[in-house]
Order: sequence, then structure tokens, then C-alpha cells
Amino acid sequence: MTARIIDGKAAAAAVLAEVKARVDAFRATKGRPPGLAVVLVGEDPASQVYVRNKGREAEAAGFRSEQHTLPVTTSQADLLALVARVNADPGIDGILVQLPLPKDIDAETVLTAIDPAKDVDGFHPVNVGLLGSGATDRALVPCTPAGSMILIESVLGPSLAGKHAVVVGRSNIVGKPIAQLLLQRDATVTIAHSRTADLAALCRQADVLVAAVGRPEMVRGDWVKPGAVVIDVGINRIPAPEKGEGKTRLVGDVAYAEAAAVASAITPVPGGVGPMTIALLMANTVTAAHLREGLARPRFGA
Ligand SMILES: Nc1nc2c(c(=O)[nH]1)N[C@@H](CN(C=O)c1ccc(C(=O)N[C@@H](CCC(=O)O)C(=O)O)cc1)CN2
Ligand SMILES: [Mg+2]
Repeated sequence: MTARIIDGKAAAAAVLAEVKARVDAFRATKGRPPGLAVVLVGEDPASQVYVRNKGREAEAAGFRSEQHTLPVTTSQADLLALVARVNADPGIDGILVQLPLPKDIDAETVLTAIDPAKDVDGFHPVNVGLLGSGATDRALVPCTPAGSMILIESVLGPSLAGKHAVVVGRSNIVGKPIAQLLLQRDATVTIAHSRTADLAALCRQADVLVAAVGRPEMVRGDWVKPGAVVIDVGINRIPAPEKGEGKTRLVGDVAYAEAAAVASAITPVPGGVGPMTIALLMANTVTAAHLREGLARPRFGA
């Protein structure tokens, strides 16, 4: 079998087109665009690229877009003061603090300070709880998991009843929320991690295999059940001496060529889950704007 390649760039473009249409309608109704504030602390090069791309997509969508770039020496108190300011700004619907934060800042304290109604990353305990309790009408859902679900749905449809989903990775950002979303679609869900016994054998039972561990090409072809749908959330930069000295390339958590020979469908890296993250951030901002204004919740990627 050669797997169908799930095109995350095309799926992201479709979500962004829906976002744009929703923004036009929102602006016509409310007389203002949705507003998004993105906060970056420090100079991590990858984070700088992601934040720049978020600002670019926000402007393309027609948002009011703010970027706050703070030095790596910023104190937690100063960052919390900025969060309080954007919380209080009525024209800002979405607030995102780019992760990772510098080591002297406690991410949980900062994420918990964001107004849950503006928490477009879905990392605030209120949104984590709403997702866990199945309150899909009110929760803001983390972007990478929400985007991954759209890609899964593009292959398998909305119901995962009777399917076994194995999520490798238990992070708050990806593993745990995607497990909740799979459960809501009636999948039977197993969360596996570094302490799981015989991970390969467990993965071989998965109809839907989600890899989100941050270890380059850890999931091998013989871990994949024939015909499985493989979602690779990993983005790892590894040395690529074949491209020249000091060069690097991106790989996922899945050994792509091996897995693609066995799976029925698979996300590539790059071009799979990654592009969905920023598209879903834009969608979440539109959703937050609608909920804050008492409008019906829009649905994206349906
Ligand atoms: N506050 C947050 N911080 C972080 C998040 C997040 O969702 N919220 N996720 C990641 C980084 N991230 C967005 O912030 C992100 C990662 C990757 C991509 C993406 O499009 N990747 C491309 C490849 C990009 C490349 O060439 O380097 C792909 O996979 O095709 C977008 C957004 C951590 N921090
Ligand atoms: Mg990808």
C-alpha cells in the first residue's frame, strides 16, 4: 500500500478562506474586525518565524493585529502587566503568548492570567476543563489538536466509532487535548508515552496513530498497522550533511517513507499538521470574537 498524503497546506488554505468570509460578516455586523494580540518574549529563532507568520495571516484575514516583542530579560511581573492590558482592551478578542517562554518565567502562571474568553491557544485551565467536560459549544480548543482533527476527518469522516486511536505523547499542548477530541468523536483512545511498555506493539493496534513526542523518526514503519491513518505532529530539525556542511532538514516523529508504505493516509512534515496550527489560531480568534459578542459559534473545516 502507498499512503494518501494528507495535504495540510491545502486544508489550512481552506480554513483561512472560511476565516476571511467570517471576518467580513463579523465586521459588517459589529463595525469592527476581530482583534488578535501575539506576545513573544526573547529571540528564539523558530518562535520569531512562527510569530511573524501569525501576524501576517492575521493581517491577511483582516484582523486588528498586534505584536508585542519583549526582551529575554523581561520580568514575569512585566509580562503579567502586558497580559492584563490586553485582557482589558475591548477590541482584542484573542491573546497568544508564544511558547516556550524564557526559563525564569513560569508559563503556567502567565497562561492562567489570560482572560479565558480570549485564550485562543486553549491552554487556560478553564478551557482545558471545558474541553475535558465536552463543552464544545464554549471551549476554545488548542490549535494543533483542532487542526489535526480536521485532517483526520478529511480522511475518515466525522465519526471514529469503532476505531482505536493511539496518541503517543502526553503534553498539555497536543497529546492530552487531542485525546479528548478523539474521544468526543467516539474513538477508543489510548494515550502512550515514554514509560509505556512495548510501545511498538501498542501502536500496531492503532487505526489512527498520532505521534506527538518530539523525537525524530521514532515511530517506525513496522509500528504502523496496515491501512492506519498516521498523523505526525512532530517538527524536528536534524543535521542534513547530504545538503552541505551545517545544513539541516525537518523531520517528524514518524519515519515517513517507512510508514507511508504501510498506512492508508499520512501527514508529511513539513506541510502536514504544521500549517493547520496557524490557520486554527485565526479560526479560534474569529470564534472568540463571536462568543464575546454573543453571536452564534462558527464552525471551521466542517
Ligand atoms: N503559544 C503557542 N506556542 C507554540 C505553539 C502554539 O500552538 N501556541 N505551537 C508551536 C509552534 N507553532 C506555533 O506557534 C507552529 C509550529 C509549526 C508550524 C508550521 O507551520 N510548521 C511547518 C514547518 C515550518 C518550518 O519550516 O520550520 C510545517 O510543519 O509544515 C506552525 C506553527 C510551539 N509553540
Ligand atoms: Mg507538518
